[in-house]
Amino acid sequence: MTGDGTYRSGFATLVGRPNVGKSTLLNAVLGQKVSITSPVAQTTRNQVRGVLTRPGLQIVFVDTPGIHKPRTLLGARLNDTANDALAGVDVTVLVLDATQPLGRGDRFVADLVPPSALCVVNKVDAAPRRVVLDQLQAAAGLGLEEYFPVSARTGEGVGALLEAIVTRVPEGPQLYPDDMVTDVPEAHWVAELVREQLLAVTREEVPHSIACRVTEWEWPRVRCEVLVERESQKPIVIGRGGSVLKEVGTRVRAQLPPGAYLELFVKVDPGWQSRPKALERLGY
Ligand SMILES: Nc1nc2c(ncn2[C@@H]2O[C@H](COP(=O)(O)OP(=O)(O)OP(=O)(O)O)[C@@H](O)[C@H]2O)c(=O)[nH]1
Repeated sequence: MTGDGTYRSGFATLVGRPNVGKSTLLNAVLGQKVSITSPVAQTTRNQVRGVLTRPGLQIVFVDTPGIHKPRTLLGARLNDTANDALAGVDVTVLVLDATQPLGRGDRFVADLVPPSALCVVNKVDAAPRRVVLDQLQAAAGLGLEEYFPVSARTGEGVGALLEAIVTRVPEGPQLYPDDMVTDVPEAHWVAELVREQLLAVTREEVPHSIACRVTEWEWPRVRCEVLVERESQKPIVIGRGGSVLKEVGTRVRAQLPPGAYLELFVKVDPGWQSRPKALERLGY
């Protein structure tokens, strides 16, 4: 709980043209390294990229497809997609690159973000101070709410940015368990694979209400939990002598890069279904 006893939670997103350093910045904000190991099927509208949990506060960082790739769609349709992707996001952070002049790609993305967005001028370690100042000044012309010179690489300015994000998170319930550390889109992909194979191996015996989540990702070791609602569902998921889990593990590993070590655990968690309610508005 925060000082006044309320819990706060919300969604934040980093947007910007390719290569400005969004992934690096997200790693810096979350304070942990993301290992990119395999391509991800973007199946959800807003992909969770990371969850930051602090006492009394949770920020879910989501990716917003449709915002970063100006070249594939045109006009109103793109704006619809982008607006859709940003709906329900509490904090939008526009990321610019200090080493590149503000260009068409940046303006394109800037036009899509709400005026309440925060603006980051990233890579300040790689640009002379004068250039950084020019860039901040050019960025000020975008009419956004606050501006932050940041180096995602060295960590400079990341704390100030994070605090600004934190103050914008509204009151809300905890959305993920404390131990959900995943900040890897791949983790969601793996969890989805596990769920898919569980349904395949048990041949629909398992109710679709089952959930899978990756709780540890230290590549090549991945720990994935299978959440069931009732104790009676556990044996179905585990199988005789662990046969179901074993088969699921084999099938999932076959789809992962070589060397993956997958640990599967089954847990009874009657409450899990009520928690993601707040996620529904983001299309899960
Ligand atoms: N010098 C410096 N380089 C940075 C910084 N942040 C990111 N980079 C570099 O910029 C390049 C792009 O970084 P990413 O984090 O992959 O950028 P991105 O915006 O996520 O890129 P896309 O995934 O293509 O949209 C990488 O080579 C990073 O190492 C920074 O603060 N300083």
